Amino acid sequence: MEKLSGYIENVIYHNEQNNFTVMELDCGGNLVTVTGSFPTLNPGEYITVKGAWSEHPSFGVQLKAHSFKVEIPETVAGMEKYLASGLITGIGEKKARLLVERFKEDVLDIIRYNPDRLTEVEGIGKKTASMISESFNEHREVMDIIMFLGEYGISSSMAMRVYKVYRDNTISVIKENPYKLIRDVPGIGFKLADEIAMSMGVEQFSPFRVMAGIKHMLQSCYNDGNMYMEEEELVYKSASVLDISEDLAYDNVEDLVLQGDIKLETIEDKRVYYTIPLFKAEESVAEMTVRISRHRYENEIINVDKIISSYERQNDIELDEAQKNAVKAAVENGVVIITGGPGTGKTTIIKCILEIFQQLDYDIALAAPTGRAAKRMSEATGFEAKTIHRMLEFGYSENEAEQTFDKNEENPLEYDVVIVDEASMIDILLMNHLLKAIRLGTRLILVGDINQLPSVGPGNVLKDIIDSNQVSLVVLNKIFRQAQESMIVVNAHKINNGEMPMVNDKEKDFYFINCNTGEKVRKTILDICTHRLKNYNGYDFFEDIQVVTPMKKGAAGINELNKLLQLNLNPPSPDKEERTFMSTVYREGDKVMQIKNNYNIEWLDLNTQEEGQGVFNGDIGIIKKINQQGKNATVIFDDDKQVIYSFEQMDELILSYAITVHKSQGSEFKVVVMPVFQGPRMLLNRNLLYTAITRGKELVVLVGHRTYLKAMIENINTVMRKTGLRDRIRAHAIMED
Ligand SMILES: Nc1ncnc2c1ncn2[C@@H]1O[C@H](COP(=O)(O)OP(=O)(O)OP(=O)(O)O)[C@@H](O)[C@H]1O
Repeated sequence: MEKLSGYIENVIYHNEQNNFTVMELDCGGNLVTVTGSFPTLNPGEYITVKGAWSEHPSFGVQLKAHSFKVEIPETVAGMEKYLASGLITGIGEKKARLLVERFKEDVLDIIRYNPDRLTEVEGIGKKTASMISESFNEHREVMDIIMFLGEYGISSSMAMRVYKVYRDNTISVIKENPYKLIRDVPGIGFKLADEIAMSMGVEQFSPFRVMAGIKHMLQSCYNDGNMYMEEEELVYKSASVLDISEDLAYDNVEDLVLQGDIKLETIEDKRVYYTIPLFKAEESVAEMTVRISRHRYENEIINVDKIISSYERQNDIELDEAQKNAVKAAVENGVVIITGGPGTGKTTIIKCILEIFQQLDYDIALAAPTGRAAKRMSEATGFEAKTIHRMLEFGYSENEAEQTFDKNEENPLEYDVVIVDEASMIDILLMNHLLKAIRLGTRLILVGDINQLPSVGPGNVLKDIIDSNQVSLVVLNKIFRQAQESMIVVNAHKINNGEMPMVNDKEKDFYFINCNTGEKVRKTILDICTHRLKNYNGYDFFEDIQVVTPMKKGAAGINELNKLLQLNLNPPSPDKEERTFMSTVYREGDKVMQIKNNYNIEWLDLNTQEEGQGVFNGDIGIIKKINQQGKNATVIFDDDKQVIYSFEQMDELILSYAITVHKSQGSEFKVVVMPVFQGPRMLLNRNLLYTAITRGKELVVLVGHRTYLKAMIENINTVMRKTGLRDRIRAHAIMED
């Protein structure tokens, strides 16, 4: 085994996916080629590598590195080279020289431990001094973490992600409990965390490992939207993932219950287990739902009928009985749910309710679960609507590990009325935060469409609250005249009733193109998006059309469709910069979607030059520029907000030529194109088809085979979620009576 130390002279090749690197190392004047797995390193850094010599047929003698260590340079010349390498924010070649001249071999210690002294150098003020010191320390920390995790086979890009979560606590958190990584770091599953734990000496049958495995298994019910897991399933699955006996798994499940780490409940005579956060949320939503719904409201003496009549006159419509009841229920009750399909007048009613409460001079807040839904609500009502998160003043705790809501039971929302649209998308955790922030006396009006897909997160909250029969409910069934002219609306209701849609009527807005192979489906979708819709009505792919699909994988899944559409609608070109991230190519001109709520990222409104913060899950935009040197990408969202993503933040974006139906929830598009083709039965269901087509405003085009269309309409059994909310609300109601 050879051991060499030297300065990196040049990084010839670096693959960000697998870290394979070829570099030249200056070892006391000799240039040596070194290959191996390295994180992103920069010329000027001083490293020690251990490895073996090999002879490459074309490149000659090289050192194949097995391990490496990033060293702090020891000579003054080395320190200057290191500081001048551009690694440390605030130091270029000139400042590196001045710093070394002033502090000699103490320069790095001074940067690290005594940054105030840096101001002794000309051109360095207090601010620059602390920036230099912070950047230096962060770099050292990151390198330590990359090396520490590298020993367990974790790539440097994954290590960077771990660092982003835990910062300078990374090593201590992992040493204390490597299983925490599963919950906190996207991309790390039980298997990887378990490997790290085992190689740190955790034993196969130790309660620590077994309990971590069981908790992980129980958490996995989040992914299916379930609130709990039945005993048999939990024991069986835990035993198999941990490779232990079911008896041992069962004993540990019992211990976890005794320790208060998981909750045992009996539902329909079955023993079931909840994670503590989900149990608490369900219990608290049940209790608060009953409390709010039982509260007596002091109604101002107003004549609702009179206001409705004047609204009807002004808007030249006549509300039907159910609509009038909805308006009255909203005025009279503490909490009311208004549900109905497209075109049944939900927006019309929200506007009428707004009018009434405005006349009473009430403080009103409008909110929706996603940014796009909030934007639509604002446009439709002329009132500002926020995301629920923003309304509740969402943030992160100091160490960024926990989500916090500044609006809560101690500091409730100070509105008289809160109206929430797209309420079917609210999961149990968000509903818990929302209800906590509603003080007694504030009316809560939940508007939604119960036939859409339930929330992505756990629970089937709106449906459970409705089914509990404890909350005032208005169901809107009638489709109104204008809406009747749209086959999208008519077909949505047909599908909901289990009937086949009517398609391909001339002059209408609902088409079905028959294709019987996956290849034909793909080719047809491509043809529609590149030519046919443009010729049909001048529709522009990037402005007007959205491909939605049930699946991620397979011929008609987002992965394949994104590749195909990207290649044809935004092909590679020497004029367009690209960057590959997690094996996806991102190119200037690409259509992308933000996939998590980021409340801190800054935007600039290109129309008004106004600046602000926050990009939300589901926001869609175009990559305008990729700046390789600045390591960032500029995205312009469809509301003309410009956002700059550092390369590290690009895991918040996915290509969005095609998106899943789940991601399309809460958004609307002029044209929706959807493959109706084979896929997992679980995904081919009625709610999903209904949700997809109701995203289309002007035109829906389905591409595929009628067998699958029929199968989707008939498949209504897949959205049964395991939840206890309905019965829990009923139990609380009985206690209150
Ligand atoms: N009572 C009514 N009489 C006549 N037209 C009505 C009535 N109620 C609603 N409409 C009209 O029906 C159409 C659909 O109404 P609205 O947009 O309120 O429904 P929605 O449930 O919000 O639909 P979507 O979910 O598709 O947005 C609108 O053009 C509206 O003006």
